[in-house]
Amino acid sequence: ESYFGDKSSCVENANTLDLTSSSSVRGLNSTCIGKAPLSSGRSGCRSHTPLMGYSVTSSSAVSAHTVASVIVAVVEGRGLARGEVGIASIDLKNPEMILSQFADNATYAKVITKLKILTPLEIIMSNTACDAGNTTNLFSLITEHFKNVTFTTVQRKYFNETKGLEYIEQLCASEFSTILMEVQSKYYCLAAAAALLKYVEFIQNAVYAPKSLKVRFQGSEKTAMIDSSSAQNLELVINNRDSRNGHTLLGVLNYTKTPGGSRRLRSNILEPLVDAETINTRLDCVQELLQDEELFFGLQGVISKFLDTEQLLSVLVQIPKQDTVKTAESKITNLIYLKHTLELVEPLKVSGLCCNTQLLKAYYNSLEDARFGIILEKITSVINDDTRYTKGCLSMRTQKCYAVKPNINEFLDIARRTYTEIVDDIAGMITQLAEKYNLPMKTSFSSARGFFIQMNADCSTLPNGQLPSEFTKITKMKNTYSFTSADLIKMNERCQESLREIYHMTYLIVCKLLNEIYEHIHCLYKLSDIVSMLDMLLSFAHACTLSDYVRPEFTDTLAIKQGWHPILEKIAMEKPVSNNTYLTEGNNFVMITGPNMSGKSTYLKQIALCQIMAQIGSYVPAEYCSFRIAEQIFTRIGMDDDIETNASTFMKEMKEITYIIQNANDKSLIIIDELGRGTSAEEGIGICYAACEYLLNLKAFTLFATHFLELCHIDALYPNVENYHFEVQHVRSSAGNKEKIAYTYTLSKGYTEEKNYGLKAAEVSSLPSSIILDAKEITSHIAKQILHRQKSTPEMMKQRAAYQLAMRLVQTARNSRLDPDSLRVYLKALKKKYEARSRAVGGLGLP
Ligand SMILES: Nc1ncnc2c1ncn2[C@@H]1O[C@H](COP(=O)(O)OP(=O)(O)OP(=O)(O)O)[C@@H](O)[C@H]1O
Repeated sequence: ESYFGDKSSCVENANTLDLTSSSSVRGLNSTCIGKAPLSSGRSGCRSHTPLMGYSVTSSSAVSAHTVASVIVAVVEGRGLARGEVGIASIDLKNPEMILSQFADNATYAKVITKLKILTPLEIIMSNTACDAGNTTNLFSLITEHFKNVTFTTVQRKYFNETKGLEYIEQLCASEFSTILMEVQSKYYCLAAAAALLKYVEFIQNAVYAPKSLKVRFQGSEKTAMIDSSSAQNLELVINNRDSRNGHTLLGVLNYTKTPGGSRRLRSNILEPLVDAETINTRLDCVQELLQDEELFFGLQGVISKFLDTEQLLSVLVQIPKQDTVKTAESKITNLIYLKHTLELVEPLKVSGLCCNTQLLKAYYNSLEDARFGIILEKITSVINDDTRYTKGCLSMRTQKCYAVKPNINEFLDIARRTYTEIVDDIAGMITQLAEKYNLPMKTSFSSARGFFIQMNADCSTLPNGQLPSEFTKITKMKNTYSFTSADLIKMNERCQESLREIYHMTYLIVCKLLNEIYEHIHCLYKLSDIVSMLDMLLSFAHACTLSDYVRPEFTDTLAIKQGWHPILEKIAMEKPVSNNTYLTEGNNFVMITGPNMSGKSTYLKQIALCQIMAQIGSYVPAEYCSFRIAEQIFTRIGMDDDIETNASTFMKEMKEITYIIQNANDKSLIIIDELGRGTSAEEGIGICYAACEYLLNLKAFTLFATHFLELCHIDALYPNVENYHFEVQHVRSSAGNKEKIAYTYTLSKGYTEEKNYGLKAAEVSSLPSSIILDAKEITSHIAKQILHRQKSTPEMMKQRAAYQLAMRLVQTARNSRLDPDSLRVYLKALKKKYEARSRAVGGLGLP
């Protein structure tokens, strides 16, 4: 039985579907269409519509108006990736699979919203989401929100990302195949896709034909989309050279104190906001934190005491099916964590009391929720006031042992007395042993060994250089001996025995208490949300205090005055050379040239990073900055061949640019660095030119760095192009015979005048001088040939001038807010100017 009509049956009877077992194959054929498969009369059971277009004939989940036929697979990351959710959905009546993946918070608002939009007929999740009665938060929330939707669990092994990628490769129609690039490192949506397709295959008893499926990726709503290769190019959360070092945007901004805060920061960096109002409320808050030191340190002090609230929540709502000592112990620990967390609510309120900004005020009001007090009161009626979370396993063990107040259960009190006596006996025994052998023995404890003896001593001080024979399990680290004795092992066992009794009795009391608390527990979702958000905002403020960041503004213009690369600053430990950026609707394409190593890539990445920082509510490394909200951020940055996907440099470039062209819109920020590298120069220029012309027709802000200087002339045809270049200086070496390039990393208007800078860069490298000499000769020969071929005819130049004028006039007229008379004067002046220019190239009569 694998179909569950409602949440309760789902949790209690979760029986995982094995998609391979022949006994459970219930694929529909013409005879069973219309019957609810294995229905046991519960609500929510329904029949599937097979691919071939049969209609749904019975379903209580389906309203009369909208016939639901969407199957959705949902999977969540585990461990550090908790909160990262992958969704794959497919409409049985439409061969289109939609994938999404995003990070969500404890309320899983995005997942719920997304599922609501999808209106599923059935939701598939992994059996581990409700294993042995331990339901995950996500599972509980989904079942709660979608009571009429059928739930099915399938074995976790079907949520296999490698299979998911294979499926998409096989099934996705070629015109949508750029999806592969977008999702290839989005493991959770791939895993969901694998389970979904396998499941659909199973219930439909049919497979999709190869290359027949439309596959789309959809980010979560209200956030800017950054595809996975852009996130990688920009080193947002992972450094490309060493995944463990913190030279990433996350590393620059992460001064969070809680795991929830750090997760939130990570998810925000990957999915920045697009709503200027929300961003500004965050910025107001960061500003207040920066201006009010007391508020900053007060809040930071309290926030840093919080544990992983989301984790706490998820274990609290799990009801273990079996009562073992381990489950008992962990429930008691969690209750202590809960008490610790709730006790921080009041200090959090007090430290934020003097706040002025809207967001902090709203948080303060949320903390006024009476439920926090109710839960704490209930807890303190049973749990000792001084029971608290402490570091160190022995002290935490003591806290758990004495958590419940005395006189609640007299057997518990007796067991605890016994425990105390044993612990005292152990200490006494070790003191006696120390006196007997005249050695500096101390009582120690570890969760693995229990109580044992530790001693700092040089082996020369020991009789015969050895420990007495009654000691066993001896280990030595430098001068520290750890050992035990047969008596001590026995006492440890007795200690454990009495502890088990204590935990068991405490557990029963704790369970009763938790049952009374459950109805109020949802206020903790709010608390975990507040804590993680405050932690992130404090982290932004902290980052600002370490460098001179500035508050961004949001307008129609991308204007950065003296901005710099935040990660480079962290790596170099000094401020990099800063530069300006200016893009507007009428000037939305910047072409950047400059010799190798002059700073082009760094500059391009810096702009994208600043944009992301601004859109998550952080201050930005600049003197002044204004951004136009970007709905998508695309980057194509030259990197080495992708060995993993076996793609050549050229094919990878082509896929990336296709992806940008297919998905960019007027609100995109597009960063392209060295397109067309992977083929011959002529073809490279051709491809770049065509791609530029396409992008020039969008209102997207594009920054395009290239070594093809021929492309710079595109500004003659498109008035919205502006050329910039990185300046370098030529300095003579002290010997005076060799010229060297000195990089200024300074951006200036116009295109670079530098010639053959590749050769100059090669000279600095260790390439043998004979090869460089040859290369110089060949280059000059080819250059002469090209010049000869490329010389523009007067006719071509005339045409270009005319076209240029026409474009400028149209653009001016379109953008102008001048009154008609002034406009006429302006256009006349413009015409005169261009006629003069066109005469200079041979004279051309203009209309
Ligand atoms: N603004 C800056 N301030 C200080 N150092 C910089 C700056 N920009 C770049 N650099 C340094 O110069 C190095 C080369 O920069 P970058 O890779 O951006 O050059 P490039 O012009 O893209 O080179 P290529 O054309 O060869 O790809 C960087 O690794 C960095 O160390």
